[in-house]
Formats: sequence, C-alpha cells, structure tokens
Amino acid sequence: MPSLQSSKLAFIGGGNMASAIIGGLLSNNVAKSNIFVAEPWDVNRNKLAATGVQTTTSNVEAGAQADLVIIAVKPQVAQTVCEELGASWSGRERLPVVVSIAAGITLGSLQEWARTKDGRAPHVVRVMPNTPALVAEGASGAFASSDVTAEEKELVNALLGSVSKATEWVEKEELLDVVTGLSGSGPAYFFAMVEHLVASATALGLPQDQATRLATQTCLGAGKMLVESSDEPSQLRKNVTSPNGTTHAALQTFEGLGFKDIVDKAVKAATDRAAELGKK
Ligand SMILES: NC(=O)c1ccc[n+]([C@@H]2O[C@H](COP(=O)([O-])OP(=O)(O)OC[C@H]3O[C@@H](n4cnc5c(N)ncnc54)[C@H](OP(=O)(O)O)[C@@H]3O)[C@@H](O)[C@H]2O)c1
Ligand code: PRO
Repeated sequence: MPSLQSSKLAFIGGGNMASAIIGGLLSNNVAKSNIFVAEPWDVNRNKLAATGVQTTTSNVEAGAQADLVIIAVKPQVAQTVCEELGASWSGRERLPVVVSIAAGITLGSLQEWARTKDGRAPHVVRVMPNTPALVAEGASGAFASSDVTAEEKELVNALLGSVSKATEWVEKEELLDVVTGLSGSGPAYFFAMVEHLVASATALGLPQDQATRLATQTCLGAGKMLVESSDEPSQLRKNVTSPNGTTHAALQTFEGLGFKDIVDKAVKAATDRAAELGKK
C-alpha cells in the first residue's frame, strides 16, 4: 500500500465536506496532482479546479487509477455512485479502498453496491468527519469492514490525521451514527449558538460587528481551553461562575428552560436520522 503522499485520492462529489477535506490536505502539502475530484456541478468543480487539483465530471474517470476513493455525495446518491464505480472496476486487479463519508450508509450496503461484475467487494472504511477539516481542526470517527488490512487502516488514519486533530475508531458500526450526532453535525450547533449570541447582544444595543467579534473569539477561546486545559468542562464552567453572579443568572435561565433536555433531544434526533438514512 502506498503512503498518503504517494497515493492517488479520488473524491466522488466535490461539495462542502469534500472541499473542506481537500483544503486540509492541500495545506498539509499533499500533491495536487494526486487529488482527483468528480463533481457534476460546474460551480463547485471550477472552485476546486482553481485550487490546482484534477477535476472531471466522470466518477469512473476519477476512480480509475485511485488507491483511495472517497464517497462524498449525499447519502441518497451513494447507491448509484457505488454501483457505477464497482462496475467500472471489474477488470481491475487491485481494487481501491473505499472511504465513505455519507451519513448513515452502512458498510454492508456500500460493499454490496460497489461489488465488481466478477463478484469482488472493495474494502470499505466508513468515516464521519466534520467541516473544521478545512482548517486542519477536524474531528473524525471511523469504522472499518473486517477485511480492511492494518496497512489500509494506516492510510485512512494518515488521510484523517492530515485534516483532523481527533480521529476516533469506534467499536461498533452503529456508534458512527452517534459520532454524526455529536461531531459530524456539531460545528453547526456552535455556529447556531454564536448566531443567537450575536442576535441577543445586538438586541441589547451592542453594534453587530462588535458583537460578532466578541462572540466568535469567545467560542474560539473556550474551545482552546477545552483542548488545552487538564480541567474537565464542568470545572472550566465553574471557574467562570461567581456565586450569585452574572454567569449563574444566565446558566440558571438555560437550565430552567431545559437546556440539558434540549441537547439530549437534538443529539438523539441527529443520531436517529443518521440511522434512518442508512435504512432507506
Ligand atoms: N457537510 C458536513 O458537515 C458533513 C460532515 C460529515 C459528513 N458529511 C457527509 O458528506 C456527504 C456530502 O455532504 P456535503 O455537505 O459535502 O454535500 P454537498 O455539498 O451537497 O456535496 C455533494 C456533492 O456531490 C455532488 N453530486 C451529486 N450527484 C453526484 C454524482 N452522481 N456523482 C458525483 N457527484 C455528485 C453534488 O453536486 P450537485 O450539487 O450538482 O448535486 C454536490 O456538489 C454527505 O453524505 C454527508 O452525509 C457531511
Ligand atoms: N452534515 C451531514 C448532515 O447534516 C452529516 C453530518 C453533518 O446530514
């Protein structure tokens, strides 16, 4: 198995998540000439072509020489794409490793759909990345089919390691749905929180640009403390919360309105939706 630097990587679908991973790979000096993207929409394709990677409208062409094929289309399109690729690999001696980032779509389905005409199934790794991959601050969960070799896993680890600060291999495939509800969708939860914070402060009279700068830096600073401090999140929270002070007043309001219950229900809704996408 070649190393990440010498591997040919094909992205099938060049949308938000593929672009984030490719951006992270390029800032880690992965050769542009080894990155191929198949993307039907000219706007997305042209954006990616402008970064210097190889682009095409043909999934078969992108995947023809690849060592790793990253399925980065919406879950609803995964079957068509895998069937097209599997059929095109029928004459190929060594099949590429398939890495699917499609939420919910199971290893069993992916292997079945990507089977060659002579009945061989590619080795498949399911990965759940997140968009902070773009700034090399991603968090990814992963689960491999039992036929994936240690070398292939290493290659996927190297791919994820170049865009993620945390890569967690989960013990059971179903746990990837929980990872989806936590870190896959998670960046959106923080973006929504910042949107609400800015709106609240603006409604209370702070100019929007100042509110935005303060809220975004607060989010970054808190995130950095979570990563760098040896204290638990609960301790970091307590450190901000003076007895009967301002933070106490805000946190009491959150809890009084069911904050924990809201978070539980939201993460469960995302987890359930991932499982549902896999069943359709
Ligand atoms: N965005 C995230 O934060 C995130 C995080 C983790 C995992 N994921 C997973 O990543 C996958 C992609 O999500 P995304 O947010 O990047 O979606 P997206 O922005 O819609 O990207 C998907 C791309 O695939 C293209 N496409 C559609 N049909 C295709 C085909 N037959 N062959 C090749 N490309 C095709 C789409 O083009 P058109 O626009 O022309 O249809 C689109 O540009 C999903 O399965 C999602 O579950 C996303
Ligand atoms: N974006 C995809 C979705 O919303 C999967 C995780 C994040 O379905």
